[in-house]
Amino acid sequence: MSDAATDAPEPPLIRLASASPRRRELLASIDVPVEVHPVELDETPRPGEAPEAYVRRLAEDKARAGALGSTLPTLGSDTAVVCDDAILGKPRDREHAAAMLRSLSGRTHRVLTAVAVTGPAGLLSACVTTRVTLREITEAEAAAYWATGEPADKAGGYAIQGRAALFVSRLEGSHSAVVGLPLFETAELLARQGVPLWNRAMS
Ligand SMILES: Cc1cn([C@H]2C[C@H](O)[C@@H](COP(=O)(O)OP(=O)(O)OP(=O)(O)O)O2)c(=O)[nH]c1=O
Repeated sequence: MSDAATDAPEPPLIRLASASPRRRELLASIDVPVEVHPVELDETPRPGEAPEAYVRRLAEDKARAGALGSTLPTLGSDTAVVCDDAILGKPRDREHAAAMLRSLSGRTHRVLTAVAVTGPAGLLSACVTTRVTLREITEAEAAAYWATGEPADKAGGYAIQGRAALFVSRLEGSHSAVVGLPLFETAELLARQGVPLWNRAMS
C-alpha cells in the first residue's frame, strides 16, 4: 500500500536487521513497510551448539543489535540447512557448493529458520523447521547450477524460490521459512509486539 494522494512511501512499521533482499520482499508481500538496517555478526557456530539453538541465537543477536538507536520493533532472522546434524551455511566457493548439493542429493534434510522481534513485550523469537526433499542431482547439474550464480548467497547452496525448485520433490512445513522468513510465525510475533497486520493487509 502507498499513500494514493502523494504516492509517498509509507513510514516503516518495523526495522529489518537484515541485508537479505528475500526477507524484505517476503515482508512486502504481506504489506509490511520496513526500514532496512543490516547488522554484521560472526556467524560461526559454537562448539557443540545444536542447530536450533544456533539459528535462534543469531536471529536474536541480529534483532538486538539492529534495534540499537531505534524505537521501532526490530526483526532479525537466520536460516540454516541441516543435513546429518551438520549445519550448512552459505557456500564458500564452487567446490563447497558442489559438496553441499552432493550431501543433499536424493534425500530429505531440514531447513531451520529462526525469527526474533524486539518490542514492548521484550525479545520474542520462534524457530521453524521445514523438511525438504531433493531429487538426485548429478555433478554436471551441480556445476551448471553454480554457474547461474544463484547458490552463492544461499544457505545450503540452493534457492527453492529459484531454479532449485526443479530439484525439490517435496516440502513439509513453511515455504516462506525456507526462503528466509516464516511469514505466519512472523505475523504472530509482530502482533504480540503491538504490530497487528491483518486489518492493514486486508484494507
Ligand atoms: C535454503 C534457502 C536459503 N535461502 C537464503 C535465505 C537467507 O537469505 C540465506 C541464509 O543466510 P542468512 O545468514 O540467514 O541471511 P543473510 O546473510 O542472507 O541475511 P542477514 O543475515 O543480513 O539477515 O539463504 C534462500 O533464499 N532460499 C533457499 O531455498
